[in-house]
Amino acid sequence: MSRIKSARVIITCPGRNFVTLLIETSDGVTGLGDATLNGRELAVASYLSEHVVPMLIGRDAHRIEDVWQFLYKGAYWRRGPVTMAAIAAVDMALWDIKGKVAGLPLYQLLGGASREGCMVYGHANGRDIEETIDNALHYKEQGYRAIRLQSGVPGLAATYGVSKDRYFYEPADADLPTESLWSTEKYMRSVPPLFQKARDALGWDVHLLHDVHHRCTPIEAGRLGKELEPFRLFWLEDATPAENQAAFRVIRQHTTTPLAVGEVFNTIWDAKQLIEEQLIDYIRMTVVHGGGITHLRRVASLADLYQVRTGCHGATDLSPVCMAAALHFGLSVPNFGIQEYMRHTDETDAVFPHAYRLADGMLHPGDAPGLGVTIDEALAARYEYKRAYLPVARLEDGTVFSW
Ligand SMILES: O=C(O)[C@@H](O)[C@@H](O)[C@H](O)[C@H](O)CO
Ligand SMILES: [Mg+2]
Repeated sequence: MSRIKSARVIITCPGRNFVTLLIETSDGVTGLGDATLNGRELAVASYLSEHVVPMLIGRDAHRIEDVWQFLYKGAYWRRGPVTMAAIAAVDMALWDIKGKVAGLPLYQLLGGASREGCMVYGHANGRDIEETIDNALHYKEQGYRAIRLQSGVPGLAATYGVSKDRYFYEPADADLPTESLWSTEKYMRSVPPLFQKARDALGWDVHLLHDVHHRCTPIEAGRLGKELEPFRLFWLEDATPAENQAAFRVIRQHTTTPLAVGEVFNTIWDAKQLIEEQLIDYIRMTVVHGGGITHLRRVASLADLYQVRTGCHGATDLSPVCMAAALHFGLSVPNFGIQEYMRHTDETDAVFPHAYRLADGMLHPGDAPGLGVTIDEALAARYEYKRAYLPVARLEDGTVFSW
């Protein structure tokens, strides 16, 4: 039997913060799990070191399902982003170990490849429509088959998704949250012209996506979806906050634009009604915030019954460890839809050398045993944790709003 000999948390900031769990077995096999929760990183780090690690020592490293159930049901306080990110990290690390022991890339243990690779979408952005389309053209030239478009809104100083750097987007940028002003009216006027011009410039052979970032009411989202129908979006993301899953019924009644939601969900319960009532087309939970590979497979199986496909979150705050896990998962599940891909900086890639690779607009996890990601601990130690918060949005009258 292979027992868990040690587990420890590694915190590093190669351009942005990452929390990683490293588990080692009595046979000397190591596994990695991503535990990064953007803006609240140290809460998960402490949950792991103080409360989870002591329970792991001595356990059979191969009993992944049992460990998952023990941590989930055994906590009594189920769900929540901190708990689920911690459980996910353990789960990922144990799958990594199982793959290494078997000598197989993880996707082989999950049933083998269901496709040649995972289609990704790139994040094109700019201060205005012209800049955004110019950026999107670069993605298209690089072979991307799908591009998400986010443009600055006339009359608003800042908005979600638009960065100073056109290829690297990093919203958690301040030691205390920056505050920005938001106007849904100005935003909604700006989106249809963006997609009209994008279709004119990019044609119809590339998938186009858009992220509303939880900023519309259901009826506003219904109208936006309807206005975007002529441009045949691949999806409209996070159209309204989804704590109330029934809110999506309103959007569905008004538009045939496909809907994606779930990057902030942490268990199957957050998505159950959305999936069962077929209120969405893509579920965006990813491995670190969705309870690990074990739990996310359950979500995908439920979704498959209702023709809902996966579209895992893949922003820069999901570490290369999570990206690798998401790719093994995506390559294997029958109902894969698309994978978000925001590139990490070179500093991050150097700390987390990885086997996944991009070709023809598709990512493949590679064939290294396990997840196919390692951590350069000496390099990681050179980058000290730096507190960084996501911004907070207010309406023009000062009311706190969804960011
Ligand atoms: O779809 C996305 O990529 C976003 O909504 C994220 O950039 C999100 O804002 C960050 O991951 C928050 O940590
Ligand atoms: Mg999003």
